[in-house]
Amino acid sequence: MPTDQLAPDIPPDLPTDVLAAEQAHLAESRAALAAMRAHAQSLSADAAGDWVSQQILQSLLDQRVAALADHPDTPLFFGRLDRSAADDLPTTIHVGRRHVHDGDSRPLVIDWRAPVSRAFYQASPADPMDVTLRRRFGYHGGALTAYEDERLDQGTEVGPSRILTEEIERPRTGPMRDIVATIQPDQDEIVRAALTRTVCVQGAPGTGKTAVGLHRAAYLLFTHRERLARAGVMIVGPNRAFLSYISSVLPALGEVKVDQTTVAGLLGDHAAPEDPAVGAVKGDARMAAVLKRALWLHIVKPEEGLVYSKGAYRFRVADHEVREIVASLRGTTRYGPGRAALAQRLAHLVLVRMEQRGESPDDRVQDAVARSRPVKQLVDAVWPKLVPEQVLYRLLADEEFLARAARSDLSPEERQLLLWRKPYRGWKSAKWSAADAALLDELRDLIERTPSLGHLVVDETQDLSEMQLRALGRRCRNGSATVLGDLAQGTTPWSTTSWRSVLTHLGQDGEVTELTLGFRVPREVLDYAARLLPSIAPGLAPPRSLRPGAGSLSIRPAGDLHEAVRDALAREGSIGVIVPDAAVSAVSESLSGVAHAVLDPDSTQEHRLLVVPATLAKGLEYDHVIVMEPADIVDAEPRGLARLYVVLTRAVTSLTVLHRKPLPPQLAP
Ligand SMILES: Nc1ncnc2c1ncn2[C@@H]1O[C@H](COP(=O)(O)OP(=O)(O)OP(=O)(O)O)[C@@H](O)[C@H]1O
Repeated sequence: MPTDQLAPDIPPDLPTDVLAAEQAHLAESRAALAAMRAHAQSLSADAAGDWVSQQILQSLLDQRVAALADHPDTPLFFGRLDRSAADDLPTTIHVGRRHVHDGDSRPLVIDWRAPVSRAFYQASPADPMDVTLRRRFGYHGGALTAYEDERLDQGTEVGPSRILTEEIERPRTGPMRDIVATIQPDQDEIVRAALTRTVCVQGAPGTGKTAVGLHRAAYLLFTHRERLARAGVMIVGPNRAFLSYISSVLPALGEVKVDQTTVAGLLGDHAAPEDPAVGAVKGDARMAAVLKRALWLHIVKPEEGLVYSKGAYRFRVADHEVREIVASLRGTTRYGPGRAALAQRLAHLVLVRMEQRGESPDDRVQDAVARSRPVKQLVDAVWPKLVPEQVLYRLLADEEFLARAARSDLSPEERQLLLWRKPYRGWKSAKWSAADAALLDELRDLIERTPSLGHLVVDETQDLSEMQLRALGRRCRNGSATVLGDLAQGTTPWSTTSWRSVLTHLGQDGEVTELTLGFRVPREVLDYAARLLPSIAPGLAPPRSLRPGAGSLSIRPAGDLHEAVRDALAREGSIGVIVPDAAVSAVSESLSGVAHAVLDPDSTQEHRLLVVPATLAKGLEYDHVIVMEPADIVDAEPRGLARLYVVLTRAVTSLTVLHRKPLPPQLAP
């Protein structure tokens, strides 16, 4: 399509008043979006035949109207490409969060996820991808106030984008925002990876892993709308405070139907306290074989046959025949369907006996026999109905049973660790730990198949146990995954040291890629935190930061919290006072004269000044971070140094470290 048809007010040879022309295009696009919304509102669900169809159609129409909302603070487009490609696509396109077209179906804004928009993120002077000009727009409030051009056809490298720099430098307030306007080429490669590919991203703090995972979900939903609407896409994050922090990114990109949850939300919110050493054994993938044996050990060798009475007749199935059926089903089906199959196979033999006697029973008779009392009794005795809790209870309470199920997979010491010191009275009153939740999920899947989603995005994956990875893996076994994490930020006793092994336990044949450029943490702060790396993840290269941030680090021995808070409040942006978990209430009390909130797992962190327990800081960021007493953060848990690394890398603008105790040697001056 020629340029003048696409945007008559922007001739291809830039007008003198470029800004005014682009502002006019924005106004035209806004009006067109309003018309699209008005049209959607005018559609009626009455056309649908029955009441139920009307309700469904109405809800679809409502969704469509909501998706067409124009948020005045969110720019409708943020970029423009002038193209020289000899294809049938427009030569000038404006790239934005969604498609907008006018009454004649002329595209005014093209979705950032459309294939033609790819060049906006990927084109460079070395490979212009048929783009002659790339323009980035700057906004203030909702108004288009600036633009920046790169002539890609002239083969010269351009300097850093001021608009990108401003976006990265902007103070953080409230929840995480989307990054569609400034996705970087290496991030874009991951975002646009094919649905069939599982991608595993290792990235230092602030390299945009979370942002990339969310944008990949949005991209896949756009590109495979129907398939994924059916199969589903899910985001799994470390805790609810984190989910709340990321919760508005996908809706801002028009994607409202993505489940965002935690591993606990997915597997069951069990949290009985447990010794980490016990949790580590329970999280080990060797438990899978133990659980499988434990379940199948419940099948009892049939000693008796079946007698089915009908009128004056008795139909018999001999004990050896029952044994043969059980043996043939064992190991070839899941436990639950195996029970149903046993009933059907027994009923079938009864039917054969009926036929031998000259009857001609049909399928309905077979079903009735399968449901009859003698068949049910036999099946219950031989192949008992079980729930996961029953099996796990027996395993953790019964030493002899555990030994039979574990065989040589677990050492005697490991078996001792697994057994409850004080067993519960029964499986219904048992209190389960977080590690048990993954074991119960494994058993559930051995009994009935877990349905698979179309795509799973897993954040902070380095913290998951092998058994938790297996649980997530079965939820994407017919789909793919985006696996995000940082080996240096592993804080659980079972944190992984290898992405290959993560992919193996997830059951995905994926590729590992790395993001290396940090967008959050100022260089000075990142270099300081990276002094911990040789101790916590020796194989990893030190991270690099895009942000110089001179003067961003302040280490204050015997420094005063009130003074640090006062300094931070005098500046723009959010403030996180990150403290050892045990000190949260004391610190909050000592700040009683200053308006603040304490971050808890369920909070929406709306307050500008937050006291943050160290164990909840993962994945979050604040403009100004004040870290209190690093030595206590390190001492509080086995992987305390990694926790400290996480905590020190939450700052966007400034990091102040207050300490009375000596700093860990790696951080000593
Ligand atoms: N291309 C980009 N343009 C602008 N901002 C970006 C870009 N990539 C990332 N950011 C910003 O950098 C910050 C860090 O991103 P994000 O939280 O996704 O990093 P992460 O790798 O998940 O960090 P961590 O491992 O510490 O949790 C966020 O504020 C995000 O919006």
